[in-house]
Order: sequence, then C-alpha cells, then structure tokens
Amino acid sequence: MSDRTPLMAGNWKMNLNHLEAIAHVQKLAFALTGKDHEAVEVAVLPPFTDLRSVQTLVEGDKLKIKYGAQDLSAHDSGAYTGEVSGAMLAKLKCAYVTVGHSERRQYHAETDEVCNAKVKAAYRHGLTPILCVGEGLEVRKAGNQVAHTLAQVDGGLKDIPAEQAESVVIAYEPVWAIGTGEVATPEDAQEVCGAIRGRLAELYGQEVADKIRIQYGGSVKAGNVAAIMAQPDVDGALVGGAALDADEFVRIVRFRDQ
Ligand SMILES: O=C[C@H](O)COP(=O)(O)O
Repeated sequence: MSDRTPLMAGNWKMNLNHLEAIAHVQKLAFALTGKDHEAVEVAVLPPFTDLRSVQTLVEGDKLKIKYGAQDLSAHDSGAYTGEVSGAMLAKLKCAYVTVGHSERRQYHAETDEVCNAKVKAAYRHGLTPILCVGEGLEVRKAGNQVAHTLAQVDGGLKDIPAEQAESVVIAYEPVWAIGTGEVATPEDAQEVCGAIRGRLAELYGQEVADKIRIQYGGSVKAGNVAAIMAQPDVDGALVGGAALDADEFVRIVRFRDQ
C-alpha cells in the first residue's frame, strides 16, 4: 500500500457555465465530509470562465476542494490571442492545470514539445501540471501502448528536474476509452501505469518515482473505480463525463465504499 494520497479530479471539459459551476461545487461541498477529504484529494477542472466563481466559493466557504484549469499557454504574456497564461491561473490560486489532454493533442495539434513547454510554464508559476498521456486505438491494437505512452512521458518531462517532477501528476488515458464507455480493464490500466512508474524511476530514481501520482482516465464511473484503484500504480482518476454528476463524482471519491 503506497502512502500517495489519491487524487480524484473532475475534468468538466467544455461543460457548465459559471452559474452551473457554483451550483455544482456547492453540491460537492455539501456532500463531501472531512473523512472524504482526509482520504482523497478532490479537485475540479472547470472551463476558464468558471474559475473566478469557483475561487470565490472555495475561498469564501474555506472549502477543501482544489481547482485548476484544463490548459495554459506555453507563454507568460504577450500577443497570443485567446490564450491564458500560467501567471493568470496562479493569480486565481489554481492548484492544478492539465497539459496535453488527448483532446488538446487531437484538436489543437499539441505535440510532446508543446506539452513540455506547457509543463515548464506551469512550474514557472507554481501550478502542478497533470500531464496526460495515452495511446489511440490503432496503437493499442498493435500492442504498442507502453512504448507509445512512455515516449509521451519522456517528451512531456524533458529537462524537468527531479525537484519539480516529484510533484507532477501523470494521467494515463487510453484515447479509445475516453467518453466511449469502453473502460480499460484494471490490468490494462496497471500495465501502463506500472510502466510509467518504471520510466519515472529511470529518469528520477525510485524515491521520486514513488512519490509521483499516476491517475487513470477513461470512462471512470462509481461502478468501475474500485477495481481500477485497487491496482498498485493507480493513484487516482481523471474523470470526464461522470464528474458532471455531483452524486456520481462523490461516489467515485468514495471508491473504497463501492
Ligand atoms: O479527462 C478526462 C478523460 O478524458 C476521461 O473522460 P471520460 O471520463 O468522459 O471518459
């Protein structure tokens, strides 16, 4: 049993406006107990336009729910229309920011090089990056999921020193399991998450690798989370669709009771 605190993060993607976000976080806050927060770190990753409202609620009511953004610019300021900088997210007291989600890689052509620049930007501003990695269906069918995913880990963490890497969160999300209802088996999840920890040990040493949290993501629900969390190298979940239902997300946080 590792002493890593599980991280359950709800990636809302492009869902819930700022008013809906307030209602949703209030529901979570009402349902989650001190015991839940002791056992599991809970985070929400709303759209940018919700962050100020979520911050106000979290700070005003001293909630233990963490929050963060779904993306950031690789640049700190300047003529980058439409982008949001790490400095801006830090000003809103974001704890986390996802980097290289498969939807960013697919629809915004984000390469490992771009992801690496974004991981660096996150650390420049004291944000913890959740680096998303994972293979598509073709790669999985060819049996190359481990090599593919480890190359993304190498690329995303290039030149990141151990002092920073020990706080990174890696989210393994097989693309074929995202939003499809097609969840990877616990053994599938462990195969790649275990390999990721092995690579982190090669890069940073076992002690640092043992501190890094590795999440699984892809059609996680209350009904399948316990088996996935029982795997030794899975330290939480990056939850998409099921995170939009507050009751379901709370059940996911309480994976030990499922
Ligand atoms: O970031 C979350 C993942 O893309 C998983 O999404 P999903 O739970 O809707 O499959």
